[in-house]
Amino acid sequence: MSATTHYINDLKQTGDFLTLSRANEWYLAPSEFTLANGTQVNVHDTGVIEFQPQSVSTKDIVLSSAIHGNETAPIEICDELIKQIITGELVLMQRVLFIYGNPQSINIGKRFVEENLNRLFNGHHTVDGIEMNRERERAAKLEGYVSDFFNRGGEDRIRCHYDLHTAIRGSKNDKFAVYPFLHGKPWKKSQLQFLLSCGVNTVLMMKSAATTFSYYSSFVHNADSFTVELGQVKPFGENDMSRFAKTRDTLSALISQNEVSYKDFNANDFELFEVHRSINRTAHNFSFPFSDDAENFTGFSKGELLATDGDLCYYADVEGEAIIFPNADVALGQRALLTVIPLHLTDNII
Ligand SMILES: O=C(O)CCC(=O)N[C@@H](CCC(=O)O)C(=O)O
Ligand SMILES: [Zn+2]
Repeated sequence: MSATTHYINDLKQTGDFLTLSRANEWYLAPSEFTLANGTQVNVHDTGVIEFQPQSVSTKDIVLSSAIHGNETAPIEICDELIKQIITGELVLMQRVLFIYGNPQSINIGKRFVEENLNRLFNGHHTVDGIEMNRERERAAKLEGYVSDFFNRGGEDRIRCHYDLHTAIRGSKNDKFAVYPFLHGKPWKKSQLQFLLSCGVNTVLMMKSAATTFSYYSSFVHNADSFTVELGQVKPFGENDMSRFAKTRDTLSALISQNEVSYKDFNANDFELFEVHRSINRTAHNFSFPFSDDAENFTGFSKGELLATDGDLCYYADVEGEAIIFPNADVALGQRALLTVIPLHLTDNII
C-alpha cells in the first residue's frame, strides 16, 4: 500500500484532516476521493481540502483558520465541520474550501514561525530583494489554491471567504469582524446579517488596502470576505466551545443549506466602527502607555497618549478614539495599532 493510499484510508475513516496536516507541516501529496453521499473530496496540500457536493450549488465558500497557529478556537470549529463532512454526518449543499494556513505554527503554538503570514497576501509574499521563507511560499500557494477554487466555480456564483482568527487581547466587544476596504463599493447588509447570526455584532470598516488574506480574496476575487475575530486566543483544550456555538451552527447551515434565512437587517443590532488611523512601528523603542490587559475597543480621551514610537508620541485626536490590536512586538514597519471611531451608516450599504 502506498503512503498516499494509507493517508486516504485513514482520512476517510476519521475525517481527521487537522492531525494529517499537523503531521505534514509544509507539504502533503494531493489526492481525491468521493464520499458515499457523492461529495467529491480533493486534498490539494497540507491544510487545504476542498469539498464539492454532488447536487447543484450556488456558493463557493472559503473557510480559513490557523493563518496564526496559536488561534485555536477557529481551528477547532473547522476541525469539527471537516470531520462531520467526511464521516457523512453533515451533507454539503455548497462548494467549500477549508484552509489551515500554517500547520507548523499550530504545532509550535505560536502566531507564526518566521514571519506573520497575514502580512504577505496580495502579492506581498514575493518582493524583489527580500528572501523567500516558508511563510512567503505558503502565502503564494494559498493565493493559488483560492484563485483556482474560485475560478473553477465560475464568475456568476456567490463567493465568500471567512478568515477565522482570535485576538491576542481580550475585547470589550468579544467577537468582531474586519470588513476589508472595498474601494468605494457598498457594504452588504446580507453579510452583516450573516455575521450577526454567527454572534458577531461588531464590524470595523477598513479604509485602505491591506496585505491580509481577507483583503486579498475581496480585492482579487470580489468575494464577500472578512477577518472574523472570535474572542481571545487560548491554547487547545482551554476554549469554552459553547461560546462559539452560534458561529459553528451558522457556518454549518451556510455550507449545508441552499439558502439560509437570517434575522431582518436592523442597524441597531450592530456596533459599527471605521478605522480612524493605523499606527506602524518604525523604531526599536516602541511602547504603549497602557497595560497588556487593556482590552480592544478601550476608548481614550482626546489628548491622551496612545503610543510612543521612538521620539514620536501619538495622542488621541478625537474623543473616544478606541484601540484595536495593540502589539508593540511587531516587526519594524508593520502595524502596531489600529484606532477606530463609531461609524454612522450612510447610504453606502445595500
Ligand atoms: O489581536 C491581535 O493583535 C491580532 C489578531 C489578528 O490576528 N488580527 C488580524 C486582523 C487582520 C485584518 O486586519 O483584517 C491580523 O492582525 O492579521
Ligand atoms: Zn490572527
